[in-house]
Amino acid sequence: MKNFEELFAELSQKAQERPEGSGTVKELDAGIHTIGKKLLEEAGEVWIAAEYESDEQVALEASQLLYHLQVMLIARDLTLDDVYRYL
Ligand SMILES: N=c1c2ncn([C@@H]3O[C@H](COP(=O)(O)OP(=O)(O)OP(=O)(O)O)[C@@H](O)[C@H]3O)c2ncn1[C@@H]1O[C@H](COP(=O)(O)O)[C@@H](O)[C@H]1O
Repeated sequence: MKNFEELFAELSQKAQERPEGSGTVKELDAGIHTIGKKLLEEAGEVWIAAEYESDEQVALEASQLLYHLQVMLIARDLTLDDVYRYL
């Protein structure tokens, strides 16, 4: 199991090292527009899961939303501290 900050560190490393077969590298290469669509799709899935599905499904969809949000931040060269300063 990993936490939010550990995932961000892992994804940042993938963005730098660009290992073969990484979905993160593929998504970064697809660009902001594609990442944005994925982000919205996952946000919708969290909403639908929260209305109609199990706690486990809500947690799963939330994890995917957080993942795509992190990919978007990395695509814009932002760090978690850039976000935390507004919390
Ligand atoms: N946590 C995630 C994660 N959450 C979501 N996703 C991606 O988001 C997709 C989930 O979206 P959907 O449910 O819509 O599934 P799908 O319809 O098959 O999505 P598409 O691939 O077709 O877009 C998955 O297929 C993954 O591509 C993730 N991809 C990677 N990670 C983690 O990120 C790290 C780096 O991964 P790689 O870059 O692939 O090595 C690893 O620790 C992974 O566990």
